[in-house]
Amino acid sequence: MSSQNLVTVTPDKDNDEIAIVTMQRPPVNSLNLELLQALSKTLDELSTSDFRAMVLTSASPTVFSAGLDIMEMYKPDLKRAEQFWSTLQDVWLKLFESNLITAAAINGHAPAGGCLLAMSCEYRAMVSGKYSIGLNETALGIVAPRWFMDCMLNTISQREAEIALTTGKLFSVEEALKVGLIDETAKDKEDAINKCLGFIEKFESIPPLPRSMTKQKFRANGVQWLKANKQADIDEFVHFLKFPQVQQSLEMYIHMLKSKQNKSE
Ligand SMILES: CCCCCC/C=C\CC(=O)SCCNC(=O)CCNC(=O)[C@H](O)C(C)(C)COP(=O)(O)OP(=O)(O)OC[C@H]1O[C@@H](n2cnc3c(N)ncnc32)[C@H](O)[C@@H]1OP(=O)(O)O
Repeated sequence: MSSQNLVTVTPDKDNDEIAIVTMQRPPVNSLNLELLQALSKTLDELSTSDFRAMVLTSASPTVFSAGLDIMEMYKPDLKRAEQFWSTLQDVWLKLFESNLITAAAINGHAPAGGCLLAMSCEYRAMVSGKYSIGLNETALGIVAPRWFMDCMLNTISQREAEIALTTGKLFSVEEALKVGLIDETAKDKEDAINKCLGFIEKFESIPPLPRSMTKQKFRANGVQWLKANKQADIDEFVHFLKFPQVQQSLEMYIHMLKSKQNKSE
């Protein structure tokens, strides 16, 4: 089963009830509208399939996901920006509330929206190395929406989350392990997937319905807020994009990313 070529779904080689879901939008899996639509469609397909668990990972050797595609926010077409944000909301709701057991094999950097995807899963194994993970929005001059914060609060303590978000902190793998942003480190992608499979195994003898209902009750707060405020959240996003200071910050950030590349050439 696949949803376009941006996301592939393959059964685990030893257990066909476990889906390995791979994002593949080179070079860095930045989440543009099309990748989000592919993820949304994949999550719909998985929810009605025989799969009982999924491991989310990336085809890139060094990046899980670079987060939202900044080009979707820089001088945007406002209609597309609305659709983009609404699809991101849907992906988050579908992944965060999924009936499936969800785990992320984080095989590289996972800033901002990449961190959100990983935190939406129930378990995170991250490959050791010079990678980083976190919600760095404030460092870019933008503000993470409330449901990003709720998602982080489901993962680490309120104090750690507040400091991390206000400082735009990107955690090293070791730091992420220490605060509980990730659950395990892994030596490579295969090892990260195996560690996720180990987590999934814990539910072998647990009936799926009470399991998923219990998970959803734990996660209800953030979900209920977004469901009740979906349009207001979209309007706020689009409104925010119109601020000249926001556009200026995004422009500077894009230049920084491009000049970083020129420097290393
Ligand atoms: C206005 C309201 C806001 C509401 C709240 C928004 C909520 C969430 C915001 C986000 O998710 S914003 C995105 C935040 N992401 C980042 O800060 C990560 C930026 N990228 C990086 O730090 C690095 O690319 C990397 C992920 C560490 C990988 O480094 P690497 O050296 O492997 O690759 P690069 O050379 O840097 O990049 C390759 C290529 O990709 C382009 N690119 C990188 N990230 C993005 C991105 N997020 N969106 C769009 N494009 C991205 C980068 O510019 C290079 O492009 P080219 O120069 O090759 O054209």
